[in-house]
Amino acid sequence: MPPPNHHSAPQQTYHRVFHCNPTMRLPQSILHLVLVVMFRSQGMLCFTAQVSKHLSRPSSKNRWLPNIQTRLFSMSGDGDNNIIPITVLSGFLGAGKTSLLQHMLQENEGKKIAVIVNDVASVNIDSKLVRGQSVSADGDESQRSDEDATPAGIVELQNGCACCSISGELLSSVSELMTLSDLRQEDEKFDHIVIEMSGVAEPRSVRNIFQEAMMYNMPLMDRVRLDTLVTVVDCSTYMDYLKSKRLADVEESPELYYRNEQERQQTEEENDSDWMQGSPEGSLGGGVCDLIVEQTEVADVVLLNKVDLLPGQLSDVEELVAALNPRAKILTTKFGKIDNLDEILAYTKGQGVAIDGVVDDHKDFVKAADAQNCSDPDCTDESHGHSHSHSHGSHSSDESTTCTDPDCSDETHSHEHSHNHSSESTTCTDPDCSDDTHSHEHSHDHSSEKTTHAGIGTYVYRARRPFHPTRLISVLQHLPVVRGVPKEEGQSSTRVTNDSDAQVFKQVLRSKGFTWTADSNVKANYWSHSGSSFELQCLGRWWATLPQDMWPDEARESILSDFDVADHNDETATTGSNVSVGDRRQEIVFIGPGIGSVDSQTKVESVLDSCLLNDDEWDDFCNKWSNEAALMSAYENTLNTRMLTY
Ligand SMILES: Nc1nc2c(ncn2[C@@H]2O[C@H](COP(=O)(O)OP(=O)(O)OP(=O)(O)O)[C@@H](O)[C@H]2O)c(=O)[nH]1
Repeated sequence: MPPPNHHSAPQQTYHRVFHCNPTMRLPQSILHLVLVVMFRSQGMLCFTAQVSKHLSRPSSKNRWLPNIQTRLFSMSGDGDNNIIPITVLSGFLGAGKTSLLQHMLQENEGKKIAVIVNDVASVNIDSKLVRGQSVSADGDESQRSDEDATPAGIVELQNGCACCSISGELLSSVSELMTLSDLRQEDEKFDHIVIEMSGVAEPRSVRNIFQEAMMYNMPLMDRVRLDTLVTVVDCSTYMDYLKSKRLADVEESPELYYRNEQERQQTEEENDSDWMQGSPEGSLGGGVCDLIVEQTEVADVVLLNKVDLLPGQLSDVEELVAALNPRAKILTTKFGKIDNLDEILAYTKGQGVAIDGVVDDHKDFVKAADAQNCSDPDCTDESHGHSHSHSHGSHSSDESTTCTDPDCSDETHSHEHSHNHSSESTTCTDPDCSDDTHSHEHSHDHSSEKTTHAGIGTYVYRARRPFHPTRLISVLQHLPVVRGVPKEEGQSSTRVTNDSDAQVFKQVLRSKGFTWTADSNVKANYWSHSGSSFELQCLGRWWATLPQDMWPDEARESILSDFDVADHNDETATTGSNVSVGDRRQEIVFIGPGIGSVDSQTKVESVLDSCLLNDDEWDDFCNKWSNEAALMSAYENTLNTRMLTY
């Protein structure tokens, strides 16, 4: 697979790429430390992601820290003209970010746009282009007389990535622009800031930088807001890159790291610079696919650029992008020429993904996927999800509709005990129920099944029992991943046997979501797989393990929506007839070609079901319910788990 467009000339035009390492970012580590210390002092461990979720989503249901709250409210909406909205342009190398920026400056519609241009290379070619300079291959610069396309203000950020190694400089660059603006006449002050990130930047990290700045009450955040995250996608290479197992490795793919041979040699000589030290031996830790998936997922607007070079059907790319990010607005362009700048400048009015967190990204995704469920009662299209679910015990607002009408005479509703009437499974939580047609083990909802015309489908697997780690690993080995899943075989008794069904996982391009593994009854994990990499991240504790008076008031409703029963009590959870598990759950989204078909979903479901603890194991697990050490030794988990700091 050649690198995109003009960068493909072998040995001559290299670009530097690395997968950004969030641990390199100092403020975040400090935040992490503060939170861990804070919660340890109250007898709690690793809780950061749950906290950050509520720090980072104040505008909807989770209004926890009033200072951030007030700021976000004061910044949102059209009302405050003094707040300058920031648009961030992300997108893989060569996708067309600079072309878009040049177009925006050219067609500025009278807007005073200031820009920050980040380039990981030591020579910031993009900023020179944006300044209106032409740059020849040998590095000579000559000034173009293109006054209209010159930005109102420009700051160059080079020699590192602004989302990690030089992240501190991102905010100081914004500050610098604000100072510049202050020095200008009233009618010349900036009204927009656009940041062009390097092609290897992870937008989540950029979002974190601004959220942290807000949390630390940086005065700068009274004057600017991160508003719209735009990802530019090169349509002509997108599908190939997503399937690529390519690792961003400097030895194997120098063209992904350097613009040319001279730059490669120069950088190798200066290789003691910090930003290259992100991971060992110059391998920068991730696949190209992971980066492209993240850039797509964390966007308010996805710009499908280079439609003129598209080898296949535009609808295929559109549908894949929509499957990865159902919330984003999708635009198509050539050379970044969008018709209306308002589609990306201050587009979200402060209500976009910039105020979300990782957990919210997931929840919103699941909600959007569920919303795709067809609600037409007369529809006979089998590829649509037509499930309806009623649950009198589950308080999951996203998953089910609860019948609360005491006069309801609809026989399909149960008014005696809790059922989930989704199309392919019936879940009952009544311990006394003896109806064999009901499932009494866990709950699945097929309401989010959907296959697009390009064959990209999504499926949300749900269950309320933990996975046996060894069996889970034997299934994960069927994902098309080359990183993150241990290779060991495990004992045959603990392996999943239906290998042919497990082949379905080879189709999965992306999977992600909450997962509960039997080695812990406390740890909430986040399953994240994209393309060729798999990772388990620790989000913190399940809310059920904390007394309710420690939950943030504003988040109570949202937390309870993930509970199996509202009156869950962890102390008595597995005693007597009370077998509720709180918010512990499997809620994993699968995306890939063919995944929307009933056949694929049945296979995914049955294979993952076989990884759940069986009845004997579950009894054993319940006996060890509050004994983490015993669970850890009984259900050893060899998957590496990284602490998710946001
Ligand atoms: N054919 C075609 N070429 C395009 C289009 N958009 C951009 N290009 C070309 O693709 C190349 C890369 O575009 P840039 O705008 O520099 O891409 P970028 O995302 O800023 O690239 P990096 O700075 O390397 O991350 C340039 O030669 C552009 O002229 C398009 O829609 N069609």
